[in-house]
Amino acid sequence: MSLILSLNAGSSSLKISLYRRADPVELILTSSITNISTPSAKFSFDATTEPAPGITNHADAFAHFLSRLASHSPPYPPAEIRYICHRVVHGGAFTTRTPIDASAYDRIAALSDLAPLHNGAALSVIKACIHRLPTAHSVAYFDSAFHASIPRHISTYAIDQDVAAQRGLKKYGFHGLSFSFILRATSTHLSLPASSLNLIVLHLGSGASACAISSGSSLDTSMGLTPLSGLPGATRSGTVDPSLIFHYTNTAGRMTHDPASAVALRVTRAEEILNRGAGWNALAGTTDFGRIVTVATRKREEGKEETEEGRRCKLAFDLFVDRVLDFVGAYHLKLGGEVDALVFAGGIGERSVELRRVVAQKIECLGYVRVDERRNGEVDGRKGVVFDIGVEGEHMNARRAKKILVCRTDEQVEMARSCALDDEFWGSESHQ
Ligand SMILES: Nc1ncnc2c1ncn2[C@@H]1O[C@H](COP(=O)(O)OP(=O)(O)O)[C@@H](O)[C@H]1O
Ligand SMILES: CC(=O)OP(=O)(O)O
Ligand SMILES: [Mg+2]
Repeated sequence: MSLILSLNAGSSSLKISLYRRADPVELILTSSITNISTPSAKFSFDATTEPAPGITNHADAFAHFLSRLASHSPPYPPAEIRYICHRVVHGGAFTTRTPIDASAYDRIAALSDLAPLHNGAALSVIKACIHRLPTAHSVAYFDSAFHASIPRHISTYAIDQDVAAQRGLKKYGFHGLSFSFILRATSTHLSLPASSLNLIVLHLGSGASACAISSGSSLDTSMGLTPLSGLPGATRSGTVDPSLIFHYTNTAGRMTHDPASAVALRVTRAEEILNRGAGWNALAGTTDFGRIVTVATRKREEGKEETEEGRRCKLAFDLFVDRVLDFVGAYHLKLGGEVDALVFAGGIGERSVELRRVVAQKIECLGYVRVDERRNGEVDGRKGVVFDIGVEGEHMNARRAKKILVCRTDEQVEMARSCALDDEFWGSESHQ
């Protein structure tokens, strides 16, 4: 048997899928550990979910998964895992997947400061794989690689170009494995070649980013040199005036030790505050956007004053909608108004009926389809990958309203699929 294990170290989760290589892959099982580093980590394996309060980092999460896999029936012996695909958020100059040897490991480690919530976590899992699954080959798949197509005038910051070139200071962009999956899934759904599609994709999860896809390639995206810029996230501020931090604290430049990180990180207080001390948690006291939506939209009980929590959640919700609109408006223009579909994805994009409803109402003026309440409300309970939530038939009207879709994204299968189809890895070996 040829097994492929896909590991996706997100900022708040470790998502794991095990596949059999089979034209290209067949899913065997999934597991995930969510809310890592908040006191309420949850462990899911196949169809069961349980609290896992002892798990506080990605390496512990992976060890927990391995011990559960070891007692699985039927057994999946570690020796049958041929490749392990690792999602690595920041690839720097890497624009394609790379097998992990000592030199690749060091290059990824050198980028950890530029993705403080991600690369270190992925490396801790890579290290564990080298020790615990020594016969499997680890391969890094980079989130930033999808954005290599962004034109220079868009990826360049207006700073001294000698310094920029020396230090690699430019927009890299992230969530690329997700955008690449969404592009292919949308192309299948619309029965149109991926290379013909213009999309605005909103990947809204613990980290959130928008991407303008022009003729099947990334034209622009909201994250930048690091995953901090653009939209706010669970604990990230998103874009702020770069001077803000010096008014926020007078110790902004001081180096700090990050106790939550599995590898030694060289980050400043400024980066720590903006990456871990901001976002939903700072605004509303929770990293759970589902809770924010519930509290923000709860009808005020008769006769009772709005609560402080209600006000804070409403602020977080309205602020997020505002920032999403910044990018939808800009990307609509950059695509010359020729947009096939706006696509919602990520934990929030896939599950928040309310956020989709409000964003969709606001962009109707640009010629997007009206959202069908029933279709919008039913996404969560349905099986499938891409869901059209527009009023049926309306995109065919005289104005040819642009579609609004929801895509259940899957970074693990994106990696496993490329791995299974990679001739360099399998040579002439047939699919089995
Ligand atoms: N029903 C819901 N409504 C809105 N947001 C939700 C809901 N369920 C989960 N989420 C949000 O989805 C986020 C997780 O998204 P996900 O894309 O899985 O994150 P990541 O991969 O970055 O760890 C959580 O932060 C949570 O706030
Ligand atoms: C790039 C990024 O922010 O990823 P995630 O949303 O998985 O944390
Ligand atoms: Mg994610």
